[in-house]
Amino acid sequence: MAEARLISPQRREDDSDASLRPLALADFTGQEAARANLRVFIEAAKTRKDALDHVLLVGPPGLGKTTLAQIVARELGVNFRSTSGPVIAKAGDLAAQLTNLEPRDVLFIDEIHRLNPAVEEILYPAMEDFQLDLIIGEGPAARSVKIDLARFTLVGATTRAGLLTTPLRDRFGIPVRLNFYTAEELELIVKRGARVLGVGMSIEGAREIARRSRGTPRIAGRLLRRVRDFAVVEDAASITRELADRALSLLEVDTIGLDVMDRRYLEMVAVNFGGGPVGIETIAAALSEPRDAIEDIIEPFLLQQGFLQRTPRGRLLTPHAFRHLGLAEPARPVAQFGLFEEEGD
Ligand SMILES: Nc1ncnc2c1ncn2[C@@H]1O[C@H](COP(=O)(O)OP(=O)(O)OP(=O)(O)O)[C@@H](O)[C@H]1O
Ligand SMILES: [Mg+2]
Repeated sequence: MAEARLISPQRREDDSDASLRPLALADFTGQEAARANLRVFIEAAKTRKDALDHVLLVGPPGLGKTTLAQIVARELGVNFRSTSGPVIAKAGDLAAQLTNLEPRDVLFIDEIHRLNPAVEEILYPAMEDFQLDLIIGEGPAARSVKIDLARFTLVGATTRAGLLTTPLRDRFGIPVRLNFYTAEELELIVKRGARVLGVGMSIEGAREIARRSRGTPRIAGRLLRRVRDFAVVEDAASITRELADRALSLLEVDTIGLDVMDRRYLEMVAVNFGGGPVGIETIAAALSEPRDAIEDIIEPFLLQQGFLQRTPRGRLLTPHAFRHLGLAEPARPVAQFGLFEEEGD
């Protein structure tokens, strides 16, 4: 599904994330708390001439986890090695990566919640004592060998910290949570992107694109490229609000950045389930989408925007959601709202 969504926060083939990617902490817009923290810890590690403590980056797709991991390595002045949870099939694959690291290098493991348990086992002593415990051979002849590793920094990224095992999560000294960006921050990102792409951009044009980017820099970059294509075809000197609006409406991005999938979700809960509460499994079945994708990609933004609440009895649409959909709200007891944060299923 998400592959086809123009506004999906997930990476797509034609994204060329690299060209718009900031390279230094100073060019990374937003995420003040995360940046301030990282700056201090990076400085301290450099002063001590020691490896930075392990960093766990948590947040929805497209908010800058990979970008920040690369920036950390660059600011530390060390090598950046990168892999991802599902790619590391055997303990030996990870062992090979680890033994190749030089002192203070950054090893980035994307989607770290998808590591296979046998691989995760060998990560524990590697993170804690910079040692590999390998079992060589089988049966009575099996013996364990210890291999010393360089003191390195593991940077893990995940869309959902809740899917990490506790022992793994506990081994990260620097947990960093990324939040959706404000419209002002996205506006700065769009302006910077326009400069990088060499396209004229009015303040109102940047604001319009920012407002419709679903709080997500990756989407801002993607919308910017599409709007630029319109500007090129129309031979416009600069992207005005009117041009941005016209381009984005054709792309079925609504005025607050919701896309087709978001609206399908909201309309389904509103119409088929009277606004809820309805369990996540039921929603997943009704949309024919995997539960994970709904929880990782669609819901975080709807929750953050106040369209949705999670209650012990399931997902519940707020009056705000009904207003945005232009639907009448069913009569419901007010007490359903705001009592609990999480649902049980
Ligand atoms: N703070 C920022 N300022 C400017 N551009 C940003 C910022 N954060 C992210 N971007 C841009 O957004 C795009 C996506 O960022 P990135 O690949 O780092 O996201 P991610 O969190 O790793 O996503 P995923 O979970 O899908 O791996 C990149 O093109 C990057 O340049
Ligand atoms: Mg990434």
